[in-house]
Amino acid sequence: MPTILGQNQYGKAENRVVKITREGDTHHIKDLNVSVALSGELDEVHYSGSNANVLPTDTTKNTVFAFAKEHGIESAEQFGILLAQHFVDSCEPITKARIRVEEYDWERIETSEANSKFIGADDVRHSFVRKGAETRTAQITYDGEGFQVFSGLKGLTVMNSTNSEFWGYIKDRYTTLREDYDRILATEVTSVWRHSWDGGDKRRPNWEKSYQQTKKHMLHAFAETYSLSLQQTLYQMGSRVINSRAEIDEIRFSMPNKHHFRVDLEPFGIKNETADGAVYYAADRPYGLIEATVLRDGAEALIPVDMTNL
Ligand SMILES: O=c1[nH]c(=O)c2[nH]c(=O)[nH]c2[nH]1
Repeated sequence: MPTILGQNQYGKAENRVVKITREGDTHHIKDLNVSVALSGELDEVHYSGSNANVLPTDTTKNTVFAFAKEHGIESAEQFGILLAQHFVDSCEPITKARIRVEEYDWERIETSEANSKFIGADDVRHSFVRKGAETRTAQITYDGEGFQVFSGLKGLTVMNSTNSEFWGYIKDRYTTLREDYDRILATEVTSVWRHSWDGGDKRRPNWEKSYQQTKKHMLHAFAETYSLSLQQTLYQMGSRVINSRAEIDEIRFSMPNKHHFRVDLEPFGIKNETADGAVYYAADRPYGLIEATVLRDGAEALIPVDMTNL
């Protein structure tokens, strides 16, 4: 044989597993990206195509989701240890397993202005913002006479682990989507808002305070809206900003629906019910893309439809 096989490994990479744990109305998230790489007595599959020693990568993926439900995700390390041990101990030809984990951290959106130690009845306990600052944006134009100031943000990722439904939509011969009465709602907000100040007599806004408050109203409206669609949530976020911030006349959003599909674990005899705290598959594409402008009544729509170059 003129060639020989060198190092080899295989497995399912980037399993996006999200585990919601419910403690009454208080929810907790673990959000991981888990990659499995197995090696062992795998010469034959390369040389002759015999799959006799191959545990399918599809099975390694299912194991990740099933383990998340059965054992929970205590930590990235503990979850990785469980998986690595499982593959090597339960599958004879597999002699080595490498589990790589990326963990995405989420912070609670605190909706109560009061000391968060005293959780009020209307405090939301299922709304999260992904850690890591969003990117703040601004575009200023001046034509010698007046200014136009757009402020904005992108990369603000938020999630509600309940209080979201989607049903009652059009159904045609191509519809397969099942109506959902308790789903995860997650999106990465891109938004641009226009200040009414144009350099004239109006008071110049305090840009820092205006940004912080706008973001706060956006987050609170996201957390507090019981959502029947992402479109409805978007409109609530926009109106909250317009109604709370006198200096802003127009706001536009571009919000991808970051789908989280509840994993079917029935084939493994595991129930994955929402009410018990379920395991979800975070899909990255395709995604629904919901975009709209919210205006103060009587204001002109001046923010471009396509905000990518702002
Ligand atoms: O909030 C949603 N709005 C939609 O328009 C839509 N379409 C879809 O398939 N899922 C969803 N969710």
